[in-house]
Amino acid sequence: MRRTIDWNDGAVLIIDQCALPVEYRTLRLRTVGELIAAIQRLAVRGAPALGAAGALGVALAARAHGEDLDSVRRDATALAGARPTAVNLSWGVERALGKLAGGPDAVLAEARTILDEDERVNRAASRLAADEVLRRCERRPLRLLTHCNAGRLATVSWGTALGVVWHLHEAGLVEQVFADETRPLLQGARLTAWELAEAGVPYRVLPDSAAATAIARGMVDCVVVGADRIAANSDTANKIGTYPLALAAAHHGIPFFVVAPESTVDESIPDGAAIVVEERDSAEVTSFAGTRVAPESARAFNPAFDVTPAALITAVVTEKGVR
Ligand SMILES: CSC[C@H]1O[C@H](OP(=O)(O)O)[C@H](O)[C@@H]1O
Repeated sequence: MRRTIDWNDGAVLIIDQCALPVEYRTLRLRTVGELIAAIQRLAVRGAPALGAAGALGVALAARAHGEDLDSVRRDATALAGARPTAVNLSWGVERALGKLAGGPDAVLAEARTILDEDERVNRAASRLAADEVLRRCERRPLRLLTHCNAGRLATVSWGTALGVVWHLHEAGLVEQVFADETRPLLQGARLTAWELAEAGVPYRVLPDSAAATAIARGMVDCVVVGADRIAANSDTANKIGTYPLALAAAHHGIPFFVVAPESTVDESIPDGAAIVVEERDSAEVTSFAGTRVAPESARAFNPAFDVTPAALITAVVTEKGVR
């Protein structure tokens, strides 16, 4: 299955990202409830993939409720609220809801359009970002560092930050990718590493806390990350741990790039202060692979994202170009 998420015979089909890298399996989600649960446990995740999930979820609701539009809208509201930070989820829901008057087929057609658009948009944004990396980094081949997973698994297909790697790797311009493991859910160690291995790109996984040292030792030419919500002034919400990366990159004078589709830009908010950051359960921090690693009494501070000020970002690149 090349697409991370798709529509198949009346159901939403996803790659189960909770099972990777140990097992590659797909899940068929037949109801909005099943889809919301999959979103909340990150079986499907990543801003562009969530945009598609939101639209496909409205298609499920429209087929289930028919002319009972209040029930469709109730399901749509629950979908949009499944995870608050990535603007794409509500963006996908709203795009699909906009076709509700045309009936279930019109809603599904809009969701399918989002699926078809995504790869083209990601290829374009990551191509422009790769050109910007080449313009700003002298060394060849390049050593890139990334955080979390912004590859094909975070999108319908291709990827955003990792899309830059694919373009550069195809041209023989990647020496190595450093993939932050990205605690606590390890999207980097589990998903980015899986994608890099699948693509045959040389890579090393590192603890998030080692990234600044890799940068300080001159091991990294640039940092490239994805995004979940970009404010009008280009302050950017992304996986927790992105902000300290940007601080280290700025301190050591290496470029820091954010790559995202325009659908991740939220022009309705002036700056990052307005971005709602999802707080997740303490157990994600106090346990590891189902084993407790902290005392029973331990509580955790577990924000799923942080906000990087635009001043620390060398360039935010979308399919429209450098913001
Ligand atoms: C290309 S968007 C990827 C973006 O989403 C991830 O968050 P999560 O794994 O919680 O969905 C992370 O912030 C990535 O940069």
